Amino acid sequence: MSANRLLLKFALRYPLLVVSTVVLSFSGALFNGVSTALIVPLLLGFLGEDGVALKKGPPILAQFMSAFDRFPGDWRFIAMLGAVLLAIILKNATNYVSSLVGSYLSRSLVNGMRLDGLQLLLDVDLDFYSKNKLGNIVNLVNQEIARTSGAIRIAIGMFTNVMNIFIFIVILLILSWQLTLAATGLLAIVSFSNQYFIKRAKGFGKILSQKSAAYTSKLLEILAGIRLVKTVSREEQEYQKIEGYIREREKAELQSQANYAAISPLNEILGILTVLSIVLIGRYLFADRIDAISTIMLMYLLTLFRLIPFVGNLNGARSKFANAAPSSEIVADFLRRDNKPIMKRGHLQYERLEKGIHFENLSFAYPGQVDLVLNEIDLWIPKGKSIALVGASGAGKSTMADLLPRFYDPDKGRITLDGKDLRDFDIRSVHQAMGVVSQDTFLFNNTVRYNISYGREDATEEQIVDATKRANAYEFINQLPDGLDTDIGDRGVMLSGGQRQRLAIARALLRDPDILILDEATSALDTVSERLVQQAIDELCRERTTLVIAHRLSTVQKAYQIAVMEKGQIVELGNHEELLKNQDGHYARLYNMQFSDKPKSRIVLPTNEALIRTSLKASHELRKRFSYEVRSRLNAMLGSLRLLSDDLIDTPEEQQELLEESYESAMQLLKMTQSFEENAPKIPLR
Ligand SMILES: Nc1ncnc2c1ncn2[C@@H]1O[C@H](COP(=O)(O)OP(=O)(O)OP(=O)(O)O)[C@@H](O)[C@H]1O
Repeated sequence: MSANRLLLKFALRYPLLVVSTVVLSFSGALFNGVSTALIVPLLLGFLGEDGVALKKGPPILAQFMSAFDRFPGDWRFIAMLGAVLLAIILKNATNYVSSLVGSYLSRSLVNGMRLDGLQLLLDVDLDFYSKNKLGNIVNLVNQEIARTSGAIRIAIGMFTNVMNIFIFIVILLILSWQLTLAATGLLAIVSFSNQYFIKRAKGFGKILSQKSAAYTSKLLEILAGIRLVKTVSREEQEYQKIEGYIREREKAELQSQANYAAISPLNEILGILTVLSIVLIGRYLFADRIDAISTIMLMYLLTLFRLIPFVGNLNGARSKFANAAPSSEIVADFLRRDNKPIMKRGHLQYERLEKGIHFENLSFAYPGQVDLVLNEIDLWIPKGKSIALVGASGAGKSTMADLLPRFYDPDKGRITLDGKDLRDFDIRSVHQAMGVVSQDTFLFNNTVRYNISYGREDATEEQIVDATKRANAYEFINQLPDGLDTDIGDRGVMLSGGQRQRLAIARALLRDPDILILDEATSALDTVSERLVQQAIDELCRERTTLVIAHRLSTVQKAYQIAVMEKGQIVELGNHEELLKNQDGHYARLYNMQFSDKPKSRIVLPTNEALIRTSLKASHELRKRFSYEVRSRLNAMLGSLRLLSDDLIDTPEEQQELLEESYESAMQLLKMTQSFEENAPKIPLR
């Protein structure tokens, strides 16, 4: 869709506003022309001329002027004055209403575009987001659509200008078609000479769009990765990059403005040259009857003088329009649906799973890629059971989990729910019955309550509290300053990883999904959090049809079946015991690898005295870090002990393991303290 077709498509949504703009612009131009045409006869009447010269002029003009003949004596002058004043008042009134209607129309068009853009962003497949930078999308919806709105306003202004030029040319034609022919030719040369600036304006507009997109993208990227930027001390470099983008954008803006500013003086000079040329041509054309024609020439020149600024404005507006046109083209391309991945929706309403989910001989490659990420997958998940996906990184586990909510469609094979193809369902009804809890839990910058009840806004206080209890989140929420009504900051920055996950689990519990997808990532958590999250996960999975992506084999032993994936294929399937029986199998290998790699102690402390001494003698900062290290490890140890004392550990083996860890940690802490005491006198007091 070209930019013009885009504007037309949106304009047709508001026919009344468009017609009003056209009628008002035309009326304003007409009143403007009439008031201008009447000024010369009025002045001549005021000076005592009887208008004979005008009556010798063109017949239409003579007829028009004779309309005032019915007024006797001075009343003729008063009637003409009244007509001029009325025309001026009507012109200004229509211009005022016209500008209001015009700006309402342009705002309506922009809002229409924004809403269409928003709808598109919600409808488009996830693949669109993996191929487009978030910054570019934000820039499009904000900056480019705003600049397109500028283009619409300019287009409306250009239309009003064209109307005025049209009316003035008609008046000029009535006065003298020969002069008008010459004037039109000269004004066409003026317009043509503007072409150079218009072309440049378009080029600057394109650069401006590119720089603006680059700037927004970079800014969003830095803000999203602010922790990384700080931890690797890249503030200075990032600042310089952003500064570079700001400067480049500023330069493009300046060049744009310089280009636009050159248009007005150029037009004025060319306009004056045009008027002088007209006078010369007029004198040559009417050399034989110069006296009779002088009044007509006067009217002609006055009308021409009034016309020239409209031509100048039109040229300026064309340049501005050309500058904003690249934005309209970008927006037109953005709003196209035919060049974006948007899946067709089925009509079946999903209610409840009766039998199970089947991945049937499914193969999949990411859009635009040749290599299959999933190859001939066949997996049956019976209703109410948990199936775990395990395997090396890149094996295709997350991709499998992304196909179930239909973020992508398979290239071959299908997914069925109770035998019915997932593609035949109204996907929204499936999503409503589906819960996803993943490693990178997304939380809104809002209260705990808002985040838990997101998607279940009708939930009662009792239901929310119950969900928090079952998710092991009740206690920590109670300790927050405002409990459920505490603001948790951007993406939940004020909470720990484990707390964020438990909120996500509470949210899923409250939604009570029929099908659950779990990117079960507890490995990044400390022992206490891991236990608490694991308990919450177990509660969430109970009697639910669940697809779990397991990162730690210790957490999937209870799964109904475990599918071991390798290079996009399921290479082994069975429960924990069955799979372990084959010691040469993939699962046994993975299992042995994980458990033999497991450090003897989760709490490793520096025991080397030399290291401790160096730390103590080092800077204040280092010592602070050292003491933090001791405290955090002590906390973890206390956590393990608390789990033991609260009887939260299921198997005797694990109880023994935790006990040993705690003992070892205590011993190390003891050694550290001794070493600290020996070196303490050497620490300078602050
Ligand atoms: N959006 C994408 N576009 C193209 N290729 C992708 C995309 N997402 C993942 N891949 C590729 O698909 C393959 C499988 O990735 P996937 O994330 O499913 O693996 P995984 O088993 O979940 O790995 P991990 O355990 O590390 O999360 C990888 O080779 C990855 O590079």
